[in-house]
Amino acid sequence: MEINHLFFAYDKNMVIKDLNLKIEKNKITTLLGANGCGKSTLLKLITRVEKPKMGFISLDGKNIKNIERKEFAKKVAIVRQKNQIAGDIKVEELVAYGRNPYVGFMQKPSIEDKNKINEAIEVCGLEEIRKERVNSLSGGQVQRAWIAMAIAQDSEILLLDEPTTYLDIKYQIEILKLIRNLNKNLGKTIIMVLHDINQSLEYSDTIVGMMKGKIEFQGKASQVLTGEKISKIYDTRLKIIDIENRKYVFAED
Ligand SMILES: Nc1ncnc2c1ncn2[C@@H]1O[C@H](COP(=O)(O)OP(=O)(O)OP(=O)(O)O)[C@@H](O)[C@H]1O
Repeated sequence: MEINHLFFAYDKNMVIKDLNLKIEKNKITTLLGANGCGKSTLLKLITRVEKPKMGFISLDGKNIKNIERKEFAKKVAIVRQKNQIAGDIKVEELVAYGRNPYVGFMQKPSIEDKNKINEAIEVCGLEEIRKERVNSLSGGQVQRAWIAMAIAQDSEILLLDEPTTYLDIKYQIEILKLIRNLNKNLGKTIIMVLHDINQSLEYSDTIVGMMKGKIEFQGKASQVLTGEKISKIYDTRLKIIDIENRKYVFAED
């Protein structure tokens, strides 16, 4: 995916300003940046919820605005920050929504659709609760159910906007490991927004630092993050320390 000279504004508030970015296939890319720098807006532009004022986003050389709706859904899936479902539905029913781009109007799901739904349920460890109501689950289980829906969509690219927010550390790690497995085992290209810098260092191939609607830096997680760079994008004094060959971010004293 390539993002070229992208501009976007809410009314007169210019939120994305000449943003350029290349996202590598089959890698995990994490967007970091301060509150309000435009991360969620960028995901909205990538998923066509919002339209660029200028510039364009291309996928395999094609401007995404020219890709037919169902075709686009087969290429890009998203798990949003706040997901909402209509009604009191079961986990397996929610996951089945992921097959909508593949099932024709008034058609029944095919064997392949059912297999994909079962696969997604299995990958996300939801077999035992597939008949439970989504409204009755814990935060971590709900998040896994939404990720399973996105997996059933069987897209090449999976976007996740703060997938671990509101979860305790056990579920955070569970979700991040699941995301890593989706990348390694199913070859998904992952683009996610995280607020925990230490977790982003551990679970990403590439880190993208955003600041005021632009890309400030991009590179390998292990190489690109320095105290100076990370302090700049969060406008606060941070340092990076190596402990047992792993990098950690701390506040400066
Ligand atoms: N629907 C909207 N209408 C008007 N302004 C908006 C809307 N959504 C976001 N904004 C503004 O656009 C800017 C970027 O918001 P965005 O949600 O993309 O940032 P973010 O980096 O995802 O922030 P956070 O880390 O807090 O989730 C902010 O100034 C925000 O107030």
